[in-house]
Amino acid sequence: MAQDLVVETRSLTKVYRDFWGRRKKTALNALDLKIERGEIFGLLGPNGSGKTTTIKLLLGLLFPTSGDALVFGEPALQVRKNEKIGYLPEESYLYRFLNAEETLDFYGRLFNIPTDVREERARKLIDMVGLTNDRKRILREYSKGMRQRIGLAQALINDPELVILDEPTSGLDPLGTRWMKDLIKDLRNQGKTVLMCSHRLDDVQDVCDRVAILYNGDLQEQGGVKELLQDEIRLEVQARGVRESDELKKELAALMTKYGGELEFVGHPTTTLEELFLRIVEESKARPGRRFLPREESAAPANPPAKS
Ligand SMILES: Nc1ncnc2c1ncn2[C@@H]1O[C@H](COP(=O)(O)OP(=O)(O)OP(=O)(O)O)[C@@H](O)[C@H]1O
Repeated sequence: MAQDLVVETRSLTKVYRDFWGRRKKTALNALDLKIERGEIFGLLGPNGSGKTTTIKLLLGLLFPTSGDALVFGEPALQVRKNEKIGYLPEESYLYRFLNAEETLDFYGRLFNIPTDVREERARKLIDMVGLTNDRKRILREYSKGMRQRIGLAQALINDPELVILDEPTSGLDPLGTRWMKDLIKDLRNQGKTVLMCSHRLDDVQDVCDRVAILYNGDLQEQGGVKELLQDEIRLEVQARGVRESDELKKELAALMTKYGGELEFVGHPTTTLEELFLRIVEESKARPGRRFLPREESAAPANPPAKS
């Protein structure tokens, strides 16, 4: 296994058997996966396509039917390697009667982290996930978004090299989602490797360097997000300070024809709903009492007339 590969699977196959040991379901079929150190890798696929099975095999929680799963170059069944892994499962499994500090202390003890390091790390993580003011509240009182935040802190208590996140943005509002995505990118900047599963494809597109798409246990596609999404047929040109006009369109059309192409579209690019939402929230914070007034829509025309 090459030095920079954190995860490698070779023909990894899992067949679930029924109570009598009869073959029941091929959840994963000869999966070949390579995840490099320092990348954010997205594992995608519809319900039942084999994502959780893959994660469980990597964590050594399941025996493969055939094939190999290596993590840090060691067989996934070696429990010792899990000390370098942080895991945020999709469903919350945290003790509901512990508060945030007690939760991190509990998991820190499981990793045998010395008391002073444990306390310092817990304090920093609680601060990082924005729960400092709620650190003494028991988790039963936490909202879904808050549970997701403390779950992430728990996944990072052992300062892992590989972080596995199952649906990390589930239950988070757009602000929380942006925060989580920035944090995932931050983990990569710290040199950590992230493997995430998500059904929220826009989130995956925003943060992942590479993705693999599973369908019914078979790997359908694997590659860099930019490369996979790039439209090779079309060329995009963006300009600022120019007004849209028939004359401009005519000249652009002639130019494209000259170079053997065809002009398809001249217009204004749109931003994302996430960007709009975050901007409105920021503006609302800065201007308490701000309200939408119907006339605001027409007060700021998309194409303000040029000054003469
Ligand atoms: N313990 C089990 N026994 C039998 N079949 C199982 C078992 N666990 C999972 N399966 C089956 O294996 C297939 C893959 O399941 P898996 O949980 O890996 O999918 P997934 O991609 O994680 O789905 P989701 O997006 O719903 O979480 C499914 O058909 C599922 O029903």
